[in-house]
Order: sequence, then C-alpha cells, then structure tokens
Amino acid sequence: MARIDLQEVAHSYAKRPKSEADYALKRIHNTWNDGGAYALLGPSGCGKTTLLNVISGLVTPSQGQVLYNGKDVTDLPPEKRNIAQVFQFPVLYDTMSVFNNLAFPLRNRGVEESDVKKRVMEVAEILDLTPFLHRRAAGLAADAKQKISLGRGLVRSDVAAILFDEPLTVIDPHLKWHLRRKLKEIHEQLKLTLIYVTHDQTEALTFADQVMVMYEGELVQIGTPQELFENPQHKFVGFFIGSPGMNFLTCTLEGNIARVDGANITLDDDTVALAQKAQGKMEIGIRPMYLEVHSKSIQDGIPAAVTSVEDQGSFKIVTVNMAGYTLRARLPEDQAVPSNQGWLRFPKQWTKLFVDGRLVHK
Ligand SMILES: Nc1ncnc2c1ncn2[C@@H]1O[C@H](COP(=O)(O)OP(=O)(O)OP(=O)(O)O)[C@@H](O)[C@H]1O
Repeated sequence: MARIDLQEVAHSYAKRPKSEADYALKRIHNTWNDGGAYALLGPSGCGKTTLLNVISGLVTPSQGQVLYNGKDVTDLPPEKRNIAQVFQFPVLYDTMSVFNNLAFPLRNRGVEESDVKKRVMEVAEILDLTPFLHRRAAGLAADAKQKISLGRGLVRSDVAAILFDEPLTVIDPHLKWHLRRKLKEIHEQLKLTLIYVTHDQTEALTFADQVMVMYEGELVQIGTPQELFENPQHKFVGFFIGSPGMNFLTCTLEGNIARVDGANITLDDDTVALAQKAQGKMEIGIRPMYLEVHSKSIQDGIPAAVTSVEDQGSFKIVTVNMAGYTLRARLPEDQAVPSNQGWLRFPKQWTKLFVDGRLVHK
C-alpha cells in the first residue's frame, strides 16, 4: 500500500483552457495516507471521477504531480502504478467460475497457486461468496457479480491503493448497507488504502474515516463525518451534509449582531472579531438540529410563522418562515410545536458566519 500525494494538481479537458471555469480540477493539493479509508463525496460533475482517474493514471493532469510513496508517477500509465479499480458496473469474465475470476488478478501476476487459493478463499469468505466459488459468473445476479468485481479489487495485497467509483450503484438498496459494512470490515482487517467515490452522503459517512468533499473542481473540506457536520468550512458542506441541510440567511454585521432583514441574531465574540476584516457576502448558517423553536415568547426570541410539521418517527422537521426565509428545525419527537406563531432562538455556539461561502474561523 502507498501514501499518495497530489501536488498542485489541476486538470482541464479543454485544449486551450481560457478561464478557471474550463478546469474540471482547479487546484488539488493533498495527501492520502497509507492504510486510510477515504470517501470522495460531491455532486454530479464536481470532478470526482477525474480526480480518481488522475490518481490511477487514466488521466494525466494538465498541471501538477502525483507521487506514490514520494516517487513521481505523473506520467506512468495505470498498469505501471499497481492500482486496483472497481467501477460502477461489474467487470468480470462471464464464462469463468467465481473462483477463477477472483484468482485472475493474482495468477496474472505469477502468484504461487497455494497463495492464490488462500487469498481467494479469504476474500470470498469476507464477501459471502464461498458457496458460489464453483459456479459460473454468467448465471449470477447483478449484485453477486458486483461482489465479484469488489473481490477482484480486494484480492491483491500488493496494490498501492484500491479505487472505487460508485461501486454500489447497481446494488439493491437493502444490500447496499450490508456491502458498505463489509467494505469497512475489510478495511479494518486488511489495512488497505481505499478511495471511494460517491455522491451519496450516507455511503460516504458510514464507510470512511476521512471524507473529502468536492465542489466545482475543488476539495472544499476534508474531515471526519462529525467535523463535517459540526464545523462545515464551506457553505456547500453545510448544505450537502445532513438532512435537511444547514439553514442560511444573508446578513449584515453591526457590532456582535447579525441583522437579517430587521431580525437581530447575536454572534459569539470570536466570530465577530474575525469577521471585522472579512469582505464579501455575509451569511449566517445554522443546522436544523440546533435551531430552537419555542411556543412562547422568550428573551432574544425572533417571531416566526410555523408553516409545516413533518413527523419522521423519532424526530420532527418543522418548517418556519422568518424574515422572508424558509428555515427548517429538527426537534425531538416529544417537544410541543406551536401551531401557528413560534419564536426562534439561534444558540451562539451553533450560529456560524460565512463570507462568500467560506466559514469565518481561526
Ligand atoms: N472526457 C471528458 N471530456 C470533456 N469533459 C469531461 C470529460 N470527462 C469529464 N468531463 C467534464 O469534467 C467535469 C467533471 O466531471 P467528472 O466526471 O470528473 O465529475 P463527477 O463528479 O465524477 O461526476 P459524476 O458523479 O456525474 O460521475 C464535468 O464538467 C464533465 O462534464
């Protein structure tokens, strides 16, 4: 396994890029540690596959270097990089048995037959493929075939990293959860460097130790699922992670007060001190679970109209209208919700300030 460094990597598919908008990857400078489980998360078209292909060698970046364990591999093709890749759709030999499919990447590299058997059995066991080992791949269902593809990616222990590009797309929803758990287990057992591309936050958050969030060709935040939830560094992370996403309101600053169309929201002193130098569009952001909704007027409470209440079982999502903004609050199941008029409170420690989409922080 390897540590992978991307140094000032940028990529444009255009022959003569004219502006930043022509770049699928704008500037990526980061390290993927040996043995880490990473998820690359972002919306369609943000550059995830391009980044994965830069790492594997399918795409040579227009600028910058790719290093494996400190060695520059930027110009090496995929077959010289010793990478395993698992794609959205199964890649396997239909006419071969499941065993021979799993053994193929090892035999191809001249691994001793006794070691081939040992490793294939190990991987088949992890993926619950043991009962199918002597069946031909052709007769199996789509999800079993994709498990074989995963197995072909996992079977070699000498690879620098295993790259997964949305590997669970063809899998039934109820099996997805099971396979995600399996991948996590495999990572814990085999200590492989895994990079997993997805646009599904649940998939990313259950699989990875570190989630890398991409937006418009940039890595906008790298962190644990908890860090991304509690401290989104970019408006997009606030909006994309969590369900529903963060609430945002445009504001102006007056002292330590954020003014939102006549409503006053108090910010914490550190944020205010840092914001003095900031210039640009100011917005406050608060997660639905931290926005308080009260039935009676409270000190510093801001009047709001309750427009709907959705019961989600263990919690409820309350939609309110405040100063022309539609906001969502996530309340415990047993909390009473005002039927019409309510009062909102924005706890200081959970009310974040963003300038031009980026969090104001130390
Ligand atoms: N071969 C190509 N030629 C030209 N433009 C491309 C090519 N591949 C990707 N792009 C463009 O580069 C940008 C990033 O695409 P990429 O496929 O890397 O995004 P993605 O995040 O993987 O999207 P998805 O989740 O839909 O697969 C998009 O604007 C896309 O249209």
